[in-house]
Amino acid sequence: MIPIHSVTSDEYPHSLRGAAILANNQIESHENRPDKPEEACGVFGIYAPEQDVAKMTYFGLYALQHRGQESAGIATFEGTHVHLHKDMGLVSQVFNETILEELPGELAVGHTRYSTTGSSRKVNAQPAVVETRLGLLALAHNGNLVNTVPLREELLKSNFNLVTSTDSEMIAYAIAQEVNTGLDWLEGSIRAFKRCEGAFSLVIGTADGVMGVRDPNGIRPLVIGTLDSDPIRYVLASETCGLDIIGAEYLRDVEPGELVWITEAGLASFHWSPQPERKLCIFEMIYFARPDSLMHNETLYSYRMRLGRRIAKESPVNADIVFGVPDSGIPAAIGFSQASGIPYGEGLIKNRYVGRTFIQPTQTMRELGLRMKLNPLKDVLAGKRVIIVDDSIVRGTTSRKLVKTLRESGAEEVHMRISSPPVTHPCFYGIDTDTQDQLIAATKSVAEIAKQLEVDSLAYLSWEGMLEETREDTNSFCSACFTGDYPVAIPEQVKRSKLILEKVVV
Ligand SMILES: O=P(O)(O)OC[C@H]1O[C@H](OP(=O)(O)OP(=O)(O)O)[C@H](O)[C@@H]1O
Ligand SMILES: NC(=O)CC[C@H](N)C(=O)O
Ligand code: SF4
Ligand SMILES: [Mg+2]
Repeated sequence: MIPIHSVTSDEYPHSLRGAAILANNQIESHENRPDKPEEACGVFGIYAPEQDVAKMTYFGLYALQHRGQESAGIATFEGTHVHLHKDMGLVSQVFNETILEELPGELAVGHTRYSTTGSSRKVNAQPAVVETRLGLLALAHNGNLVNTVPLREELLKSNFNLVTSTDSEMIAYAIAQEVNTGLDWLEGSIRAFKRCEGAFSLVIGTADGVMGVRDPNGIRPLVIGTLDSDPIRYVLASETCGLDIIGAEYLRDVEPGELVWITEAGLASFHWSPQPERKLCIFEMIYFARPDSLMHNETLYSYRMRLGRRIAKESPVNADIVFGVPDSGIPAAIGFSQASGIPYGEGLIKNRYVGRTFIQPTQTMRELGLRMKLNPLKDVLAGKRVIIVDDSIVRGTTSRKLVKTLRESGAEEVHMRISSPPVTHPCFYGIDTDTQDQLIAATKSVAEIAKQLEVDSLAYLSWEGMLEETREDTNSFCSACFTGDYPVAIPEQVKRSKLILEKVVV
């Protein structure tokens, strides 16, 4: 038995996420789902024996907090010994000085998680730690697999103890299954990744080194950074903001279908997928990732400003002031103002102590949450024709409440501009935008939505505009939640958990 020391007393987590398949192969119900696009998870990894790897990981996770606020965890490897601490809550609530001091090691793996099913339990926190022939591995996953049913069956054949399990844990067990046949870490892991379908950006710790992996479509991001050290040490993070916070320099992205293996010898790269095809989640660029993170060598702030400029040209309107819905609508609102010449102002003040996903699942809590989060500047709004810009409308709760608030504050006209197209389809790849029946644009036309929101005008950015403004190959993105064109096929059983299979108005 290889020693594992857990600061918490949890055994390895067990539960399925997203399009979750329970032990009896039933799709897990999604009650208690918040009405927001929930953030994907954040992953972090570091190999740096000379550094306090637990503290570095703590800071990395701190910067990635916007990607998951349900639970957080860090696993460090001290030789073959694993130290693990994970719990429910924000990174700052889960860790303190004392706990971090109890996590020594040469390398570390960290995770921040937002659950996508009803169960929100400590045992589901990551990293997932699994024992193999070669020792323990600790796995942190961002994304969702879509082939959990067959994968689970294959794993059960090897007598793995899958009572209930996250898809993330299934990847860890698949690696164990392959390694246990006599393969080494790399061969075994690659064999396991080839059995996984869907979205997976992974950071995996072993006693020998840290792996960074992306699925063949690179749906979720993962970047590599270097520390200013001799020898050069490498860091992995979901976004570049996770590198900035520890002073690491952005080197490059882990490529779709690539595995990087970071050890004492440095960084080695393996392209394990025969047919990688880049399909980065466009929603990461529009909303999920932090605006100060780099994608395609520019900040997302710049991209989002361009989206605002584009919609100002596509759907102009006269008004006295333009402002964004804090936080994510602000860069596009600035872009809108620049392109239209309409002054940019602030019409809403955000309580900075209320997080992104503070808003709760019940309607009462949602409304309270919104009131706590955003407060109107009445004297700025009174008698004005206002343009309000947001990055997206998902269920429409934010917009509905805001328009009402703006009218009550004396706004004379309210025009809404959205810097992405209507969200008509659910996501199966690790961002829980909701079931299709809850998506306002899945069942209503833009005119009907405008009427329901009680705005004087409403316009969404065109799909072409959203993609062209990336200044990248427009085929290199997943935009399935706007089109229903899923880059990785969704099995029928999983589809039924979220899609209205009858015709919907789009
Ligand atoms: O139509 P809805 O279902 O209301 O969802 C859309 C809203 O949710 C997100 O904001 P959120 O408050 O989560 O985060 P932010 O502070 O980063 O904008 C997004 O930016 C929209 O404002
Ligand atoms: N949103 C995510 O990336 C989720 C990761 C993983 N599928 C889990 O539920 O734990
Ligand atoms: S369906 Fe939408 S949210 Fe999901 S990966 Fe594709 S673009 Fe992103
Ligand atoms: Mg918002």
